Amino acid sequence: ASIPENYTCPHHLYNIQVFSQDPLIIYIPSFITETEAQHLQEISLGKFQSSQIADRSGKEQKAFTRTSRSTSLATDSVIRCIEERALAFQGYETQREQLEPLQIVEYEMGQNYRPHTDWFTSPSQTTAEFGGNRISSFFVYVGTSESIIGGGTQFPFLDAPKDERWCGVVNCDAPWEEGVTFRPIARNAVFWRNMKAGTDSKLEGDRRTLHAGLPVQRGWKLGMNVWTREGELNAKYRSDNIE
Ligand SMILES: O=C(O)CCC(=O)C(=O)O
Ligand SMILES: [Fe+2]
Repeated sequence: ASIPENYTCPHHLYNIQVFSQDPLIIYIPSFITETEAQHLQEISLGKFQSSQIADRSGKEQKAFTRTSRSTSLATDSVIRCIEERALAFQGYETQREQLEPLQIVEYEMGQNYRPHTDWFTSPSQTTAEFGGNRISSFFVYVGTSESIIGGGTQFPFLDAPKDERWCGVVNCDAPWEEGVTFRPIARNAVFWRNMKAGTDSKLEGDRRTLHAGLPVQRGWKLGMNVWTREGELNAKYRSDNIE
């Protein structure tokens, strides 16, 4: 058959893109709207505490490896909408009980989060109460100062993309040994799977998902973590039970 007259190749409406197949990493432009970003900023204002991380015993400690400040969000209709979006993205099998409360992270000048994985190695952090380990992460750039320098999210074990069309969202000036650094672009998000099938197809943490929040060298950055557990979290750890 001949080509239809006046045919032009349409651009599909979806705008997400696979960045890496294995580990699975998907880039999501405009994951949240301007209105949502504003709301997130407003409700987290004045609530920040020095970010805690869990030590080997599972005890929360003020971390020197994480100088940013963070807060977990109670649910409201906007938060609920973002939670539903994050669930729907992962296919409809993921239940809302698997979601941790959304966590807003604030970086001021000089602050950073050293290389880490979002999945835990300590069994005390992955008990049934917590729904096991974190199967996936979204890191959402909620907002930045206008002329931010630094503050990218670096994945040192990933290969730099070969196609330069990624250079809009990835820092292509970084040396290749440094892996991949996503730029902090407001409202965009990076999604990745933290766990892969290991021996006898049991899920295990994927070391290649190691990443860091690079120091903000100028300006500020507000980010958001959306973490999904393997199973349901005990009600007391969910967003409907936060003050
Ligand atoms: O700030 C970033 O770019 C990444 C933050 C992060 O990885 C986290 O909070 O777990
Ligand atoms: Fe992280």
